[in-house]
Amino acid sequence: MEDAATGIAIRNVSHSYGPAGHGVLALDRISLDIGDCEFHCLLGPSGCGKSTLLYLLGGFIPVQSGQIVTPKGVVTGPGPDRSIVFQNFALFPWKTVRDNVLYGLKKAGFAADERARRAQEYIDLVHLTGFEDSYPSQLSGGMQQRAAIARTLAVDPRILLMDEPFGALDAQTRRVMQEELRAIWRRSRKTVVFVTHDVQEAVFLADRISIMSARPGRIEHIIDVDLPKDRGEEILEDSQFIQLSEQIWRLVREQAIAATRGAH
Ligand SMILES: Nc1ncnc2c1ncn2[C@@H]1O[C@H](COP(=O)(O)OP(=O)(O)OP(=O)(O)O)[C@@H](O)[C@H]1O
Repeated sequence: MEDAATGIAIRNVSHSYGPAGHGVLALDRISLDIGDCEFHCLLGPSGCGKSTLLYLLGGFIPVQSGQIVTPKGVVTGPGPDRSIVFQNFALFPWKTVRDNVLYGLKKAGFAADERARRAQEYIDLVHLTGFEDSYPSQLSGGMQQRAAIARTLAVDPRILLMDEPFGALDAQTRRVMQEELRAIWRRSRKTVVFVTHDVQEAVFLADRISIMSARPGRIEHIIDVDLPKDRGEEILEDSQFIQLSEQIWRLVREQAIAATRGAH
């Protein structure tokens, strides 16, 4: 097997929780290649192992069988090349926006003068200019998530892992954040793996979408999202967007029905 990949190479990865031999099989021989700078969404029924796969990519839980390879080599644990954004923002409530971003930079080993410059650059990028000295509790949910994204992007990870990052936001804010994320991704050119339950969100954001089966999670379908690279709200009315969303919705629904029937 190779010891470096251009994007992310997931090779025959299985994962069980609980005691060996008696545990719950969460992922079953997942193989998937994600291209460099690709925006890849993972969709699938609840409990199919989307978060597990993301945590394995991040190195937050050890790979039990199979192999995950990135440009930095075989994943054996967390690394500065891979960062994660969670649904619940994960900001320090006692630190200001600036200090939250600076914390990430300090932890990643950036020099002091570089830290201040980068913190401001990424606060500006997510449109939080003017809120540098605000505490998370003084910000709306969307602003908190933008601060969390700034903290994650500032350390310039090559791979950005996102676990339903907009799941806690209201529909309107969520829509704005999707547009902003896609625009930021277009500028910053990173490989993104994004977990969501929301078919429209996946089609709006992704270059490709993996649809997973009910547990134990397998990759059932990989769909190319052949839509313009620059996407704004108008794309929601595009017939190709609507058709693709419906097609994917049907495929996800099949898996969700299989999950409720315990067919796997
Ligand atoms: N720490 C754990 N111990 C035991 N079982 C776990 C643990 N974490 C997850 N599981 C089980 O593994 C399976 C996959 O969980 P995971 O959270 O990865 O799924 P998911 O697709 O992200 O779910 P959801 O869409 O509901 O967030 C689930 O059946 C879950 O109950």
